[in-house]
Amino acid sequence: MIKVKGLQKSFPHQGNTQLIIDIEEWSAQSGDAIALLGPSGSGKSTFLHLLGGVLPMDKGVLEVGGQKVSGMKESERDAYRALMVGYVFQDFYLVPSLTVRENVELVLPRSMGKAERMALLEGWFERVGLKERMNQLPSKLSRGQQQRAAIIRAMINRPPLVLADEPTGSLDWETAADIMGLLLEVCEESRSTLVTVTHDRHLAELFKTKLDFATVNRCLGTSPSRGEEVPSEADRRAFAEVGGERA
Ligand SMILES: Nc1ncnc2c1ncn2[C@@H]1O[C@H](COP(=O)(O)OP(=O)(O)OP(=O)(O)O)[C@@H](O)[C@H]1O
Repeated sequence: MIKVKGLQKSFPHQGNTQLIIDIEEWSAQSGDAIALLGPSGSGKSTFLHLLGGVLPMDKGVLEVGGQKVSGMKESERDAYRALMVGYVFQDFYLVPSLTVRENVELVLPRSMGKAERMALLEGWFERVGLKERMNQLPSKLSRGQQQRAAIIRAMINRPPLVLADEPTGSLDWETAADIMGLLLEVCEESRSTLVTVTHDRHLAELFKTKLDFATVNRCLGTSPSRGEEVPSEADRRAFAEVGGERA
């Protein structure tokens, strides 16, 4: 499903270029559920953005689902992301002026008929226990409920690849375990490959595969963290296609 070879990514840093990602070889199979662990600033989010086609790589080969993402132009990467990738973020990126149902509707194909669309939406919202709340604005929902809506948005088109960056980072433990369980369940059902960045080793235990980024990225710990510089430009671009804003 995912094949990485000789992947490198650098960023400008204090007048120089700093190598952040340097991966000789790595792969994942369809349906794998991978918890990506590693120190702050080690490039985990950058790696997700490369997998998702949000950022271009400098060198190397990346193939996802038989598509060669390396070498794609920006517009091709946008099309790849819309078709192949579901994204879940710590801060949800729900559009605050739209109801949670409307937020999810943004990613459905325009060609889908109204009745089919409503049945699909109602089915998903019912499944996550939010059917009664689907016509409310994100601000009226708890953070756990907002993340459930964001998971529907990521999963409703059953993408082959799901990328989650600290999806439970802002939730209490019980809600976090619940949300992670939901994400794992829907990915397993869709046979989607799930790559989730998490700092929480207890939550990582829920995953079949725990990947210490230090074992794949050869330039770990060489860079200072970006600190409060979030959401990054790459995060914003990941949701550009759904008019993304922070809720
Ligand atoms: N857009 C950017 N411009 C310049 N440098 C960047 C940019 N994005 C990331 N970096 C650099 O890459 C390093 C890795 O950042 P990244 O966010 O990928 O790490 P991380 O492992 O996800 O960290 P954390 O766990 O704290 O979220 C940062 O320390 C920063 O120096």
